Amino acid sequence: MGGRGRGSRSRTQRKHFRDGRENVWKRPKSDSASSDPNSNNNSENKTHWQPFATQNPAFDEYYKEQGIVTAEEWDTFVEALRTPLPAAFRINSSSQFCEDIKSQLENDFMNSLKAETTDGGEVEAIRPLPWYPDNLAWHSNFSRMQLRKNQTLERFHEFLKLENEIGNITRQEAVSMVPPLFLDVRPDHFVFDMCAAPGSKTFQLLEIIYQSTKSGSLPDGMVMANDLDVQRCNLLIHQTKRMCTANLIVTNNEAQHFPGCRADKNGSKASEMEIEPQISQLLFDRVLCDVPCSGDGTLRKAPDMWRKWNPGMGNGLHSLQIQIAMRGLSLLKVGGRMVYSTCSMNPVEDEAVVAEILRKCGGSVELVDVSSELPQLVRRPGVRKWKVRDKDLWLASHKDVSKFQRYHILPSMFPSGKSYVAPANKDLEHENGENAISEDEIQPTEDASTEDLMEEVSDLPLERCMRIVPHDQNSGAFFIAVLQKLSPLPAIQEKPSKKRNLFKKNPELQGKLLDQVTEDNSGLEPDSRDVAVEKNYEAATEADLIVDEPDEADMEPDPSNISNQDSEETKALVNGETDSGKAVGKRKLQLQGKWKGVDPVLFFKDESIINSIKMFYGIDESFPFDGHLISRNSDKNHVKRIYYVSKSVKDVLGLNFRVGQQLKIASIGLKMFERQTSREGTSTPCSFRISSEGLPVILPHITNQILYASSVDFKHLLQYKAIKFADFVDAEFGEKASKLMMGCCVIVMRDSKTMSGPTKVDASTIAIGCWKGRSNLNVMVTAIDCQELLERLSVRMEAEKGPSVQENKFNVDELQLNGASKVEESENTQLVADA
Ligand SMILES: C[S@@+](CC[C@H](N)C(=O)[O-])C[C@H]1O[C@@H](n2cnc3c(N)ncnc32)[C@H](O)[C@@H]1O
Repeated sequence: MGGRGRGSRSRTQRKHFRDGRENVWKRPKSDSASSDPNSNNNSENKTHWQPFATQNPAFDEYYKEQGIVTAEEWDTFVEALRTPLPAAFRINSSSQFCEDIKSQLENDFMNSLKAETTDGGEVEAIRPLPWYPDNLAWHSNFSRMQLRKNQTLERFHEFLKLENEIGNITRQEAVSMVPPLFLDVRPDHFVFDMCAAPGSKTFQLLEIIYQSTKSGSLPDGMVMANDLDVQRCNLLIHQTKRMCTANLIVTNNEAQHFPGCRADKNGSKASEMEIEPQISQLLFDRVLCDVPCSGDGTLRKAPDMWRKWNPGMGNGLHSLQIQIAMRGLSLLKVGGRMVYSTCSMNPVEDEAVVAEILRKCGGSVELVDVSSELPQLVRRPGVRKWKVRDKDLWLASHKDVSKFQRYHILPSMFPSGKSYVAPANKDLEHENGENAISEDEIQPTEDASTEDLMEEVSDLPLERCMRIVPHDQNSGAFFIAVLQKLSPLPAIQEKPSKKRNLFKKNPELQGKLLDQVTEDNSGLEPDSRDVAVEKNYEAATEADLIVDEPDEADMEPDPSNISNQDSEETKALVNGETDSGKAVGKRKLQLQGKWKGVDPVLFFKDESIINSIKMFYGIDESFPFDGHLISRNSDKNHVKRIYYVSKSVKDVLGLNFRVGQQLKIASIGLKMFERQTSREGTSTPCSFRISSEGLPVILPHITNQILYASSVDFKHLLQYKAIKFADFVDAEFGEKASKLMMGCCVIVMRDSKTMSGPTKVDASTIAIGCWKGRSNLNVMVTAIDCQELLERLSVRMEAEKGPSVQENKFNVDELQLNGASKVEESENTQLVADA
């Protein structure tokens, strides 16, 4: 099994993936130097930008044969692939500025960018994507390069950058927005995003979960976003932080081995948990299976791929893609939907994978016909016939595969999925000579010969799959299949000889697998035969995979890969995980080592701190704290951040404790409170301030330390960051501010609705966290957030154009007259910097 271990394969995949995503329409320096054998002047080469060669004969030969586009449209197809991809972006529907941004695009940028339209036969410079609901997604007629280089586009580019950073928009390839739309997600759904980094689809899923949720309340559903790659997981955390959500868990597990998390009814409660878990098994209503792939659908964005592309890339990922998809289906509730997607056009990674999972699931999973959904999205039906290429050979059927190719060219890669194992080759399959041909393997009547190339056609309804090609709507390429689980999955065919063979060499592994199977069955409902079958299936799947990948050493994470977030807490805790109960002791012992170096996830229960927070901010009892607060540090004297989780996330976490912390949690919940570290901070009655991310959630429940400022004073605060009490335009506000308790406070902007005193906080409420010092108020919001708020407020005022605008309009002179500009260096510079 050397070289096929878990670690080596994962590392190769990661490298391949990273390589595959490198940027873009610029040739690397080393490349340009080496491409010119006559050149001995490196510096000269560095100054000359050269576009990538956008052709690859192997690519042409492969795709001409696959028939995903007709011979007549071939030239248009490749021409589109050679043209840089226009930028697209999505407005965050749960942002409080969603409508403002939409209107800015429609009324300002659509007009001001008109003169810039020439490329790709497009009429408008920017336009909403017709198939995306509510004009929330936009196509721009400019590539990323044009946006960066073109002076006249500077304002638009700055707008995109700022709003993207804040989280009001997400820059995302148009076709990549499609899979979540076909998932039919509702706000109460538990959604699993199996391969989620860098997280643009996770963000989209969260937006959908939040749709129609009232401000100040949290949706009932949640998203579990997972990725194997630690660095990419950090990107995912960074991306989704912009969403400020308490309904997200980010995990760092292998998707194909993702834990089933079934609570054992008889097991004692984990010591960490006095909280009874509300769910006993982790199953999802929706699964997004956006698997690692060769990525040739992104050629327009990553033209370096022209040079790298070869058919082996897709062949090499096929097996993993099936394993991940099967795991996704086993974690899907009966009645639930899973979307399988790739950004590859290759049928071996697309239709062949879908066909194989349909065969494995034997009627328990249906490929859904979604042709009536999103009718304005131009797509093509999936193909039912294709060929497999191995190096220089075309293979139409597994019959054509020589015995030397059988390790990497699998029956499932072909349209029929049939295996033809000639008796002479059996010993190749199983060294010990045991007969291990599974039931679906068919003995050929005669040996396959090259003249015998019979074109195979799948008998499955693969035309229900969708392929988006670049020249249909000036986009990238994508493949999408929608699957519905109709009943529990059938038991998988085991491969006893293979396992027995391995067990002979490794008896410990056999013990482990048996433990695994026993454990997987121990939580079964005694009267549920179907569920038992499903669990056998799942256990077998895991077992198969372990047999395939026994490299246990690689299960230890590399300490250098520890997430940056909370790293100081991590270091203190590497050896201090809390125990979660004897009932799961054995498994726990095995698993503990796995998550070494990852911050523990603990329910935060320090009553004295919780009470001080409640008292200081006057948080009413309607806001649930119990079981919703999390820390990543078991030493309660050193907890720096307290995170808030929704009820759904709390339930999953409760279950995870009960099953011995099988989930490797990289990030969870919303940062709600942060410990004050400055000198002044430690002298306040409450040592925790409210973080900007957490403020919108807790805002409706705060009754102390909250003041309403006029829009003029509010904007002055954003502009100057610190204002003396005496310098506020509204002297009464300054007086009230001076009477607040020292420490964190919340300033809400009064608008026409809140002019006459506090009213109910709603989605339109604008508020910021401040620090009440000895003589002034200091803003505790990052510079970029201040900039964004000022920008939004001024755009709003421009749009309103009423008499009140003049009255409220931000006026620096007025501020200077009032002396605010002379505010001395903040007493709490450190606090502001912390924020
Ligand atoms: C196509 S990308 C996902 C893109 C993502 N869904 C998005 O929209 O931003 C595939 C991801 O799978 C991850 N990956 C590769 N092998 C994996 C595995 N065995 N388990 C989980 N994730 C894996 C890669 O790190 C990569 O981030």
